[in-house]
Amino acid sequence: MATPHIKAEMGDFAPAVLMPGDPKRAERIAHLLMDDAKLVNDVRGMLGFTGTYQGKPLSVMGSGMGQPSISIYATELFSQFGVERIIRVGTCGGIAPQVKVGDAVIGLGAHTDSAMNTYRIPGVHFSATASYELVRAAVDAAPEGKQVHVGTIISRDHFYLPTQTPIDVLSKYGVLGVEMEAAALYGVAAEYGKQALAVLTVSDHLMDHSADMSAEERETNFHTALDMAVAAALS
Ligand SMILES: O=P(O)(O)O[C@H]1O[C@H](CO)[C@@H](O)[C@H]1O
Ligand SMILES: O=c1cc[nH]c(=O)[nH]1
Repeated sequence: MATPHIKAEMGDFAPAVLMPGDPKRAERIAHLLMDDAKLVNDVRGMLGFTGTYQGKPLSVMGSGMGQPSISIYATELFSQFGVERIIRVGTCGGIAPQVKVGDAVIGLGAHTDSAMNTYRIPGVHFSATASYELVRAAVDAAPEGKQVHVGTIISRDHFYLPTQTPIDVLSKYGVLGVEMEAAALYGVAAEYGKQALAVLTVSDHLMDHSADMSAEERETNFHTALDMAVAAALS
C-alpha cells in the first residue's frame, strides 16, 4: 500500500535497494545496471526503479539529502515494502590524509552530530554500525588497483557548518570522511532488524580542495563504489 512518500505496492521493490542521495543518480544507476528498470516511485521527484541485474531483482531509489530524508525513505521501505537491505551509494568529503579524491570509502561505523539516534534507547549512546555481512561482501568485491578505505565516517547535519568543525580532531581519531546520511540509515536498519551499508566516493577533501570534483563529476564518478555496493546488495 502506498505510504506518504512512496506511491508503490508491496512487491514493487526488490529486497535489496541501492540508495544514492541524488534521484538523478538513481536514474542513471538504474539504466546503467538494468535493461528492464521500471519506475516504481516518483513522489516528490524521488525516483525509484526496480529491475534485474544478472538475473537478480534489484531496486535503486534516491534518498534526498540529510538524515531526516533518508530516515523517512528507509523506514517506509523496510516497514511497508519488504525491503531487507539498503546500500547507500553516495559521495563524501575526505578527512583522513590517506583518503584522496576519487577513492572509495566503506562506512563501517558512522559518528554523528545529529540527534536522530540520540533518543532511540534512553540513556544509551547508540552505535551506528554497518551490517557485517554487507561490509564483508563489499570488501571482497573491491576492484583490483582501486583505493578502497574501510573505517569510520561522520554523518553531519550541516553541509555549510556555521561553526568550526574540529576536522583535525576527527582526522586524529581516524575518521575517513564526512557525509550526511549513514548514521541515520544504520539506526533505522537496527530498529527494523534489517541490513544497511554506505559505500562512498570521495568527491572533495576538507584539508585540500585542489582536486575537488565538479557537480557533474560527483554525479558520474562512482563506479568503484557502485561495483562494491552491487556486490553487497546481491550477496
Ligand atoms: O552525494 P550524496 O549521496 O547526496 O551525499 C552527499 O552529498 C550531499 C551534500 O552535497 C549529501 O547528501 C551528502 O551526504
Ligand atoms: O557531506 C558532504 C558530502 C561530500 N562532501 C562534503 O564535503 N560533505
